[in-house]
Amino acid sequence: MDINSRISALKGVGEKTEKLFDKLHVYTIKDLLSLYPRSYEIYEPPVAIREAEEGKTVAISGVVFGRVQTGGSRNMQITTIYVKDITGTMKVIWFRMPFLKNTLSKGGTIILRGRIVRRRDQLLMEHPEIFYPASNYEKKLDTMQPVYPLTAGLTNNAVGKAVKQAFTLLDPKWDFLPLEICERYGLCCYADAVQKMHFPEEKASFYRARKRVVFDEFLIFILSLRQMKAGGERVKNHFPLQRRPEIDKFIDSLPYELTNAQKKVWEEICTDLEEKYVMSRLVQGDVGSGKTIVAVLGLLSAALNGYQGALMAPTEVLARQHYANITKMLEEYGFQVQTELLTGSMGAKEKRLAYERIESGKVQIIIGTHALIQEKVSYHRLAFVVTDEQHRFGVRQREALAGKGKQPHILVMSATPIPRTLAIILYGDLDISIIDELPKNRLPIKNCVVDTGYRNTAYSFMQKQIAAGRQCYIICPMVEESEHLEAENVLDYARELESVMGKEIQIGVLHGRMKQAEKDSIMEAFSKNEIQILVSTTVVEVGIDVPNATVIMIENAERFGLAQLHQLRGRVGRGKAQSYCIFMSASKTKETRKRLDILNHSNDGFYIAGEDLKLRGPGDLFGIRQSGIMDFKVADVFQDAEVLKQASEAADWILNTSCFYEEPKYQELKKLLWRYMSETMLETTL
Ligand SMILES: Nc1ncnc2c1ncn2[C@@H]1O[C@H](COP(=O)(O)OP(=O)(O)OP(=O)(O)O)[C@@H](O)[C@H]1O
Repeated sequence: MDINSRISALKGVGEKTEKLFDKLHVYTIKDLLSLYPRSYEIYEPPVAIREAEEGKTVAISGVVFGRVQTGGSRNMQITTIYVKDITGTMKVIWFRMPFLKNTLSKGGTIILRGRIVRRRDQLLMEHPEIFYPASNYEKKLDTMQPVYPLTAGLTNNAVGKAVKQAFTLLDPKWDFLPLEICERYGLCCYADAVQKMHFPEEKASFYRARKRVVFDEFLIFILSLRQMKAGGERVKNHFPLQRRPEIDKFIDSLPYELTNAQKKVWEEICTDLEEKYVMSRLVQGDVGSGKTIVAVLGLLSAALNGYQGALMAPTEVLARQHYANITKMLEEYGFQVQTELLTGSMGAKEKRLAYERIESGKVQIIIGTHALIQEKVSYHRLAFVVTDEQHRFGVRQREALAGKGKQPHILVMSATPIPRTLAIILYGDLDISIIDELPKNRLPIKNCVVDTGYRNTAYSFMQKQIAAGRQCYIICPMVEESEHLEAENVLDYARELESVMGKEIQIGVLHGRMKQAEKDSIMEAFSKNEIQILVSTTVVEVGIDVPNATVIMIENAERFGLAQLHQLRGRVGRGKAQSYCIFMSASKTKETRKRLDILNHSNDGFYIAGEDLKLRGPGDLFGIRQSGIMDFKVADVFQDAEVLKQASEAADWILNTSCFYEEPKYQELKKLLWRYMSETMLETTL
């Protein structure tokens, strides 16, 4: 048995557990070793009850005061106690654990560790871990316990045990980075990093381990980008697309004038398309800056030159929106260009017909989701490819779509505000264009941060906006009620809202669990103003464009990341009318206030990303990735910007100062790199 053996080689991992690990994409012992914790439980000394802050997970030490109460319904028994120390009393509840009554009734000091939440304006501790006698807590004090990503049936304990077994197979001397690189960048060795990522002794050792893992992730990614660039050299432009006078006329006919930034970016694209080499370009622009029209011009250019263009959107809702808007726009202008939609939820027959039209070249502009890169699709003459919101797709999918044609031109759209220096490293294979200006007719969105007491005022405000012909979004974090989370849910919310708003106002509901056809009809009705208020989860987060919507109210705003709130807010302020964003939050914690304040005072994505980073600081690095860009497992592009720069420098150093292909010291690194590349490139051959 070694680290390449199947996970079932470990003691205690039978067929059933192996299947559960499969679900987490853990097949070998090596995979298990890189199943890093999602976060860590840090067992800090108990705090005084008076100091226990909302939203934090803390330990408190005290005695049970009064009787242990059990109540609730049969399905949902609730055990309640009050714990007292010299500073105050805290209500504590557990769900479905009536058997706790015995332990809790014994008397003496008890330590409880759990999350402090606010319910009906009262702070309480929910579902804590119990340490009785209190001396049991000492064993855990100041340790960091891993919290693994799990699947139903697999416990945190089971994963931890398996990981500990796997450690015994780890050769402490094996490393794929030569010592000189570790020394140069202050990195610990591989085996140490793996062990401390799973079971850090204290914060400092965790930081060291994490830095190494982040460095590795970036290094391999950057090396693979450089290899792709070097291996492919610059690809010849098989589809030189001429500038067509019809496109200039089309631009002149648009209901608005392109901004200077849009004109500049379009000019850069036109120049690329005529060049000797194929285009690979990233267009970066804040929410609502008008990236779509630039993509449409590119698709049109391919079609008018006798080729095909394809646009791949990250969600079905968005693909359908783009399809409807683009088709309408082209028809209204009178272009003889045929469009096609291709998404996963289409029926087999519908798909087959679409495939035929795509293959025969009857359609020139194809819009869809991942379905565009399915095996069965063959294109007639695919010359231009747009992928929307790059961070939703890895390099792999982008390449897969590109692989469908004879190296078509590629345009990647992104609303993620990455500073240019980092973008150059991360999108090393792409040239970068930036739309750094919003359309002139826009009024800045007016923001406010309010508590739930303001809700009725907000509703009246919405009614006034609707009376003036406008529409509104209300965003809730959840689809339906959950016993563990007190947060607004779309279904109950919409029901209650109906009684407040009256029959005149149509309310629609949108969430990820709905069937595609239902989602489509709701989105269509909203875009036609047949629905005035859309109560939705974050499914509307990216790209949805209904310029007539002028109000967005985000319930439980504290539950969302700043970048996500900024994207959500971007659903309004897309037309001429004044728009408003209401951040609703019952949370009174200082952190929430500070975070929401950043959004309250700025509508600028770059500024928000920067401030967010300052606020978070190193304390937030416990395995939680904030930005989710580009599918790194542990690394976070924003937080780990410095390590990213170091890895980029190291990649240059490795490739330039030595003979990477021949030197034995890079043997292991090369193996890893080829494996990574073959995995990420797998779909290219589809
Ligand atoms: N120059 C312009 N002047 C006025 N309106 C414009 C201009 N360019 C685009 N628009 C309009 O602005 C709205 C937002 O544009 P678009 O959907 O392209 O934004 P985006 O950059 O893709 O944003 P997101 O990242 O949110 O998807 C659309 O309704 C579009 O028609």
